[in-house]
Amino acid sequence: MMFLRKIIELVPRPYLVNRCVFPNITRSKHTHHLKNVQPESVKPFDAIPGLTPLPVLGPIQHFISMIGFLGPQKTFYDLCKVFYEKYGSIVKLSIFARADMVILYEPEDFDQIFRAEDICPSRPGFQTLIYYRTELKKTTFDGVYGLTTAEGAQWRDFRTKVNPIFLKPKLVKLYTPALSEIADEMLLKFKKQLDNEENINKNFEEELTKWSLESVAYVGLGCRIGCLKDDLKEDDPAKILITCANDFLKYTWALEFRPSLWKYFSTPTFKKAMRTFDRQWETSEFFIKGAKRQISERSHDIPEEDKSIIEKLLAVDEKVAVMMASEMLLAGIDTVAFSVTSVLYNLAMNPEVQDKLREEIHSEKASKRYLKACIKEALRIYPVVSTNLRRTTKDHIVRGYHIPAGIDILSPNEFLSKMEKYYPEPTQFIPERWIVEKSNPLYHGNSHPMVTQPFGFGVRSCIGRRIAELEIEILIQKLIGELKVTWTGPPIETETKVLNAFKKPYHFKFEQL
Ligand code: HEM
Repeated sequence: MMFLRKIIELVPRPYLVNRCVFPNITRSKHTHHLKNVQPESVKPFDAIPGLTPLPVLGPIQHFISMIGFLGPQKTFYDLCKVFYEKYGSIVKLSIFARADMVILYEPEDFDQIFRAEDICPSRPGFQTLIYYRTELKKTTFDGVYGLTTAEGAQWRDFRTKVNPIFLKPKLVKLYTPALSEIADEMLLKFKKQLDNEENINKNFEEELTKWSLESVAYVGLGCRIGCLKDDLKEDDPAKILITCANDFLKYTWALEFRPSLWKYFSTPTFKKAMRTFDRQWETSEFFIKGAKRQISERSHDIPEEDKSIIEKLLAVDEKVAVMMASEMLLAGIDTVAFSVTSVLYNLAMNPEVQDKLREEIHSEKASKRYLKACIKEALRIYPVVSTNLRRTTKDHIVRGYHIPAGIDILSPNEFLSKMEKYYPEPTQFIPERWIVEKSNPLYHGNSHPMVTQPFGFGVRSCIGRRIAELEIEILIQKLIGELKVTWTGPPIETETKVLNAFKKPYHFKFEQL
C-alpha cells in the first residue's frame, strides 16, 4: 500500500483518476453484533473458513501458479470444487479491492439469502462499465444506468419500465417469423460448407456470434443489421457491434479478473475499454435513430399488442430505449452462442437423443417438449454463467455465522448441478429428467429448485430469457431438422473468461440427412 501511495504522490493530479471509491464495496464491521441475537450463539464473519488473506494483497498467493494450490488456469467450476473439498459448505474469500465473498454450497442457505434480498436485489456489475456510466459519462446517462449496472431505486425504476414490454405474451408470435428467417440464413451458411469441416470448425464461434447478434439486434433494434453478410466491412456498424461485444469481454477480463491498476491509472487497456464503451453506445444510438425514423415514417398506426419491443420502449423514454438496446447487444450475444454450442455438442455426443429430438421436430405435433428438455439439460451441464451472485444489503445468519451487509454471496450452481446428490448420473445428458413423472428416479424435481438456475433468480433474473430460449429453439429446430451432427474429437472442455467459454478447436461434423 505504501508503495502504491508513493507512486500516486508522484503522479500529477490531473492524470490521477479517482476510481478507488466504489459504492457498496464497504461492509459493516464484522465485530458488529446482531440485534436480538445472543452474541455467543453467533460466530463472527471472520470465523468463516476460507482463504487466508495476505495483508493488502488478499489471498492472491493462492492464485499464483506453483505457490498456491489453485493455479491460474482454473474455471469457476474447478475453483468451487477445490474450495468445497478443502473448506466445506461455507467458504469466505477476501480479495484486494473487492467486497468479501462467501460461497454457499447448500441450496437452502443461498435460497434463504436470495429470497430475503429479493425486493430490490443488489448484484455487483462490471466495475469498468459502472465507472464509465456513473462517473466518466455521468451527464450523458443522467441516472439511467441500465439493468446490468444500476442498483437500488435506479435499477427498480428501469426494470419496472421494461418488464411489461419483455414479458408480453405475444412476444413469441411477434418475433418467430424474423428469427426463423435469420435461422434459415444460418442453416444455409452451414449447408454451403458441409464438405469443408475444417472451415466450419475454425469459424464456428464467430458465425454463431454473428447469428446471435443479428437475432438479438432484430429484437432490440427492430431491424436487420446485416451481420450474416459474407463481405462484412470493418467499418460496417454491424461489424463494429461484433467487435465491441468481443472487446467488452476481453477488456473486462483483463481489467477486472486479472491484476490491474486501472483504478489508480488510466492504463492502456482501460483506455481501450472506455473507447469500446463509447463506440458501442454510439452505434446503438445510430441503430435506434434508424428504428425511430422507420416508426415515424409508417403511414398507419398498428394495434398496441403488435408493436415491437423497440417501439414500446421508445414510447416509454428514448434514453431507456437506447440503454436497453445497448445492454441487449452486450448481454445477449455470447450467452446465446455458447448455449447453442452446448446443445449441439450434447446432441452430437448422444445420437439417440438427437434422433428422438428430430422425430419431434419432423412430427406434426406443435409440442416442443423434448426440444425444451434438451435445452434445459444442456444449460444444466454447461451454463454460461457458472455462479449466481447477490450483494447483501442487510445482516444475515447462515450456518451460525454472521454475514453483514456488503458481502457478495455466490451460489455455485454449475458445481451443484453436476453433483450426484442432486441429479442421478449428473454428467450424463439425459433430457428425459425434465419430463418424466414424479415416480421416476430421474425426475428433476427430486433436486432442490435452487440448484440449477441458468438464468438467475427472482426479480433480478435474466430479462432476455424468453428471447434467448426462442432464438435457441428456432435455430436448433432448423439445424437438427435438416442436418446430422457428430463430434469427431476428444471431449470438449470449458474455460472461464468472465463467462464460461468452450476451448478450441471444435470437432463438429455436419451432414445432410
Ligand atoms: C441463454 C442465454 C442467456 C443466459 C444463460 C443468461 C443468463 C443470465 C443470468 C444468469 C443473469 C443474472 C441473473 C441474476 O442475477 O439473477 C442474466 C441477467 C441479464 N441478462 Fe441474460 N442470459 C442469456 C441471454 C440474454 C439475452 C438474449 C439478453 C437480452 C435480451 C439478456 C439480458 C440480460 C440482462 C439485461 C440482465 C440483467 C438483468 C437485471 O439485472 O435486471 N440475457 N442473464
